[in-house]
Amino acid sequence: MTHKILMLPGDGIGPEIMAAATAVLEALKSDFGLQVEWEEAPIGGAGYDASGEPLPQATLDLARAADAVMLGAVGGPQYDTLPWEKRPERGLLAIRSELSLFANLRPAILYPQLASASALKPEIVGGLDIMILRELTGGAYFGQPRGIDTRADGVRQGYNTIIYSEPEIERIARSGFEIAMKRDRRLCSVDKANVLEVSQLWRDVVIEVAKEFPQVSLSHMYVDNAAMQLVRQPKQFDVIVTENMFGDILSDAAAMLTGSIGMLPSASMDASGKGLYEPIHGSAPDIAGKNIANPLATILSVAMMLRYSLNEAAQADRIEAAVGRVLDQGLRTADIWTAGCDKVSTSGMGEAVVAALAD
Ligand SMILES: NC(=O)c1ccc[n+]([C@@H]2O[C@H](COP(=O)([O-])OP(=O)(O)OC[C@H]3O[C@@H](n4cnc5c(N)ncnc54)[C@H](O)[C@@H]3O)[C@@H](O)[C@H]2O)c1
Ligand SMILES: CC(C)[C@H](C(=O)O)[C@@H](O)C(=O)O
Ligand SMILES: [Mg+2]
Repeated sequence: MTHKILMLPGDGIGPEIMAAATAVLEALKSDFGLQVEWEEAPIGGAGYDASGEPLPQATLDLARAADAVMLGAVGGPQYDTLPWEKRPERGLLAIRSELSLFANLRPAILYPQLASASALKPEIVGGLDIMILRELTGGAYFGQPRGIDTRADGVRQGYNTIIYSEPEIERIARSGFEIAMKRDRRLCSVDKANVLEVSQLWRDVVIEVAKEFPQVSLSHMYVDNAAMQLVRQPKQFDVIVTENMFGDILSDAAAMLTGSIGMLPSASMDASGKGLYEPIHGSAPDIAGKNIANPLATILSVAMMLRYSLNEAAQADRIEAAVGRVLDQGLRTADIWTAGCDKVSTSGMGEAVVAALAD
């Protein structure tokens, strides 16, 4: 069966990193027997430019029809003054919500070759392999009411609502335990239950779900401590499960343990295993158009797509091994470059991974 993929390059560095990822898919198709076809559609600022909407209806229809979706990144300063509903980021949130992609897997793995690029000392971070599981379709990102209005006394106020229902917490908690069962069987649920009622409910529900998984050792941590522990002793974690906004913030912090935010892929999954795959970073307007962005997070997201949605584990292994080989060769984009290595461009890194597929 031929896999149908929808490619959404988006904005800023999105098209550059997606070109590198597409080159890898092309090579798997032409040289390694992967049966795959893809088409491209606009989202984010590109969607707005093309159709006046950050998530054009045609893009959503194609996403629903595809077996999996790959996304580059959305956003950019030229769109920051648009009305709220037209902003690029709304397009990304809308596709996550429309496709019910509630489980966002963000693995933070330190490649041994990048030990000197990590923000932490090798003796603390060496061998790091943690999974941050971020709830992706609830919390403050989607809660109502939200808005900016003017009080009776003329003062403007802004507000958002963090809201989680029991079933929403239950399903992400269950995913967390299931993932932990396939790993080191340690799950840390991160919340702010000392301050937020929604977090107390989160904790209560996670404790309930834990009864189904007696082999998993469950711990709880407040998010402020978790941020500190991530940079103090990150290997104490195996799987972290947390709500939408905490997961957003903790995963960017975890990225620096691996050398760069340009190294972290992600999978956003629905209940049936369908997914949208994207690097965790944004559109990086400061380096867009320069051919210097790191495409490895996007290329590793292709590997996650092959493994999780397309049942092509051997092809995923092939990509991950190729990434290891280019790092062995000393090739580095600017963000992970250290003395003694060879600096390569975005497209140069993509070509190197393609060449290394064959090894
Ligand atoms: N999933 C997404 O599409 C996504 C995620 C985060 C931010 N954004 C959007 O992106 C825009 C910029 O946001 P930001 O600056 O806060 O975050 P960002 O992740 O785009 O960039 C943060 C920093 O990391 C660097 N960086 C990011 N990706 C890189 C890569 N692949 N290689 C090398 N360096 C990289 C950037 O140059 C920048 O210095 C905003 O419009 C924001 O809303 C989108
Ligand atoms: C762009 C933004 C909506 C998005 C988020 O906050 O989820 C991004 O930061 C991410 O991590 O994918
Ligand atoms: Mg983010």
